[in-house]
Amino acid sequence: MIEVSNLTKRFPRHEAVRGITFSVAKGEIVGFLGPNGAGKTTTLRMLTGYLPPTSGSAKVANHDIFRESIAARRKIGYMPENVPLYDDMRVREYLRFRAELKGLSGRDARRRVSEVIETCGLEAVKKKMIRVCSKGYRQRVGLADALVHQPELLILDEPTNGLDPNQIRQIRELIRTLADRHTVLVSTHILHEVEMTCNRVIIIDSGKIKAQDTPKNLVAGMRAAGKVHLEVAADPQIVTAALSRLDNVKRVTAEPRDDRWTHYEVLVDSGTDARERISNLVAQYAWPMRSLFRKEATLEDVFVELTRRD
Ligand SMILES: Nc1ncnc2c1ncn2[C@@H]1O[C@H](COP(=O)(O)OP(=O)(O)OP(=O)(O)O)[C@@H](O)[C@H]1O
Repeated sequence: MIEVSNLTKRFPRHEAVRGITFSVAKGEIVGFLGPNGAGKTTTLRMLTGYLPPTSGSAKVANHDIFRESIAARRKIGYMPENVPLYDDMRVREYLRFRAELKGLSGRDARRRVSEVIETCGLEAVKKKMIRVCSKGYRQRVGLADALVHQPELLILDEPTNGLDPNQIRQIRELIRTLADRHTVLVSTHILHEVEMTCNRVIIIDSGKIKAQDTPKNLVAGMRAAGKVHLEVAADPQIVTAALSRLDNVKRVTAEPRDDRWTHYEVLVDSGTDARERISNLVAQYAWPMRSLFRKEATLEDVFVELTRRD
């Protein structure tokens, strides 16, 4: 559905996207992740034909997005980062206007507008002025707009940006239901969401692709995968030194807790479980301990590992 090859965008003073190559198959939901300024929006704007690339190529549904721009754009529903809406139009009127701009007319336009109003849960606000709609509803209007011409591919740039947790959940559910019938490329900062909705993840940083795989494989392939957490009441310096000497322990971080307790985060090599050795160590010194558990690495750990600057 999407084929990107060696795509580059150079602005006068900055190379925002540096020769990226990736593809998205029909029916996939792919999360496009990266820190602020990584080049996500620039890439999505090139894919949707709003920004010409400096070099490289991109195809959507086998149409070159630059040479056959109109044919390619017909296949795409794009929801930009800050959905530009006409505040002085009513929701239904706006969607009707957008449908007509996208080539629908008469009965077809009316039918599709009614359908997307239903799909996106806009029934309650369809006659309201966009100006008075909450941020959550405005995002849904943006999504309804992206869907109105029944595109095969949905490209969503931070669709949950600025929403409260309830609204985030609602939009997430909506995207999940859309995925039954569409291929989706979605950029977001909310990694937990990606783990729940996406089959595959592309991580971009400083304009380059750092990783692309399923969330599960990315987490499994992390160098330092596991973390063990424990709370012990003893001299933190002694405890830290003793923990650090154990096999497979990469790093120990201590943080004071209430009263005499200290919380330790122990980073261990991937595929190892240090809990038994830690518990033996604690028993050997007879340190009081009130918790010991292992936390599996998450996509957030992978993201931080691949994109941190320190
Ligand atoms: N029109 C432009 N002219 C010059 N530089 C630009 C332009 N658009 C983007 N940039 C720069 O390109 C880099 C990538 O920006 P982009 O908006 O693609 O990042 P992003 O990954 O979408 O970030 P965010 O998560 O903050 O939205 C940034 O350093 C940005 O300042």
